[in-house]
Amino acid sequence: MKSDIEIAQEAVMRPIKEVAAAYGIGEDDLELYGKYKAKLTDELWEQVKDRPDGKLVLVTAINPTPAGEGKTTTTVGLGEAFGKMGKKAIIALREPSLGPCFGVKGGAAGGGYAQVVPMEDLNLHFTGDFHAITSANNLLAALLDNHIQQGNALGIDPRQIQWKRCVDMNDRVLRNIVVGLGAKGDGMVREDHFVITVASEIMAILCLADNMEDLKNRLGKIIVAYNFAGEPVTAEQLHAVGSMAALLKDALKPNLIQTLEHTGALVHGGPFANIAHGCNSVRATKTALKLADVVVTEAGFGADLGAEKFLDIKCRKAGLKPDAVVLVATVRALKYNGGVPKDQLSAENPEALEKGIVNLEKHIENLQKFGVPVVVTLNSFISDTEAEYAYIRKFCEDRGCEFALSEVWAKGGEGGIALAEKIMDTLENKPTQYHVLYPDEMSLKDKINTIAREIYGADGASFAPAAAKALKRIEDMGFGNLPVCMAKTQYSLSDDQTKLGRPSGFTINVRDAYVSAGAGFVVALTGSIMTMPGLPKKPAADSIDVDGNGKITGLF
Ligand SMILES: Nc1ncnc2c1ncn2[C@@H]1O[C@H](COP(=O)(O)OP(=O)(O)O)[C@@H](O)[C@H]1O
Ligand SMILES: O=COP(=O)(O)O
Ligand SMILES: [Mg+2]
Repeated sequence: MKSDIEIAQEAVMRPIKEVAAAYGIGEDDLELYGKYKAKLTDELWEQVKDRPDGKLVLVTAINPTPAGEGKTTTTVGLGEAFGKMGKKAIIALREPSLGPCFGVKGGAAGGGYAQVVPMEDLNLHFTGDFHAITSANNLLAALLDNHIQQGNALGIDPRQIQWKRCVDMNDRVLRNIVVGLGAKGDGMVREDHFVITVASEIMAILCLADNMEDLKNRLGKIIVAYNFAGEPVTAEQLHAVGSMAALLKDALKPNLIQTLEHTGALVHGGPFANIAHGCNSVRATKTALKLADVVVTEAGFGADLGAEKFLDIKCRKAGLKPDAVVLVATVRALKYNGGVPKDQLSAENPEALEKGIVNLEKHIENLQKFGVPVVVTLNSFISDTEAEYAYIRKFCEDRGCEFALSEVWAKGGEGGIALAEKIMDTLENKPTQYHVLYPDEMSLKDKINTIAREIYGADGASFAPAAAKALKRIEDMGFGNLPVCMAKTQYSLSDDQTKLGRPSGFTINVRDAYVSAGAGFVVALTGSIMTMPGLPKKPAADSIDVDGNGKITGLF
């Protein structure tokens, strides 16, 4: 089998104008970024906003191995399968971060014959949105420190600064730094921190904002620090809104590219689901729903993270109503959850499969709590065996859960027909009863406890003194009605990445919390989760190169 990048580079893409035309998007509604990428104009939304919505299908997964289990691949393959079936389908994805691309996980354009192209562009600079987000984030940081340097009229307490700098790279040495060293004119010395761009509140705001007016309103609400009286200081008070919005003017527009089989793909925003809310933008999703009969979108990592945040944050805040959820499982991840080391996952191991399948069981139960019909798919790997398929299929069918095998990685759309047919049947015969997991008016601690107990299977949550104090201040400021965005490891249902399968008898330990007032959610930091990842011993960067003709190699 060729590598992902070899398949992608051999692809014969259609001019993006032709791909757009298939959805009724005229050239005047495209802002071209070369021949194969384009942004959608604001005017397009005005033209389509009153149309009826298509069906919305979310793709999620069980708790993954470090490589990921194929949500993006399945999303792309489903878009291609629906295309082959003559359905008007479009997919909505997040944009990859440079962090994992040069780190452990690699790119996020899907894989095999279920990829979006041009994959090198998508995995690297794409249309510049992440650079714009990074610049807006760091402009706010610069304005904050400059305000302190210029006399600190707002009385900002340098010990209570919440805003962090960001960079789209895995760079552990930036987690905790000291700024302002040098002479008096070099600024006030203080502890500072970097997060990875996908964890920036600017990213979340871009993904949740409806339009420029909403974006600016949200940017203004960002709490950057507290003053000596303990009162919040906002980006509005630093007069930062206009300049940040100017930097984000183009980033706010969704990007259109295509799959290997020319299905339209809206790619916009890219928050991770372990340290952020893990969903692509509301703008892209809502636009897709106006352009197609079926929209397939994805949310990051396992259903305990991306799907829970898609259902409890994105859909709640944007008024979206998902019609079905596809739960991706893989033999390798089930064995990983059954205790098999990641370098032995190709070997058949029925005992580990039987031990690890409880993770799939828990995610099926969890998704059913949101009232959305669930279809389980097994993302087929070359190393899988018929016996393993049969066992997993029977496990699902014994629980009355729809199941279909997916071979989109190896076969593209053709490999997704069985799954697509199962989804169409579900869409036609099982109306969604979507509802959120907890009401707005529930207290923040009770929201966290509800997620811990219902989704993670914990006995409950414990709150470190800093977390309890922060949550009380957040409620006293009037943000108690916001949903909660849990920052937690993606490998375990618990906050301990070594507890795989379906752990029980554990507590979720909330070590701190802060309000993303612009994004409109409260972040609860659990266990040892970090918002600035590090590079592994052998980073993917070691194998990436470009030749004299500009041909890139080593991306995967
Ligand atoms: N069926 C498969 N066989 C082999 N590799 C696969 C398969 N499905 C996905 N992959 C690879 O696994 C990695 C993760 O896939 P991806 O779709 O990005 O997962 P996720 O979105 O869940 O993180 C990618 O490198 C992809 O090419
Ligand atoms: O936030 C993580 O996204 P993936 O699971 O698609 O890598
Ligand atoms: Mg993905």
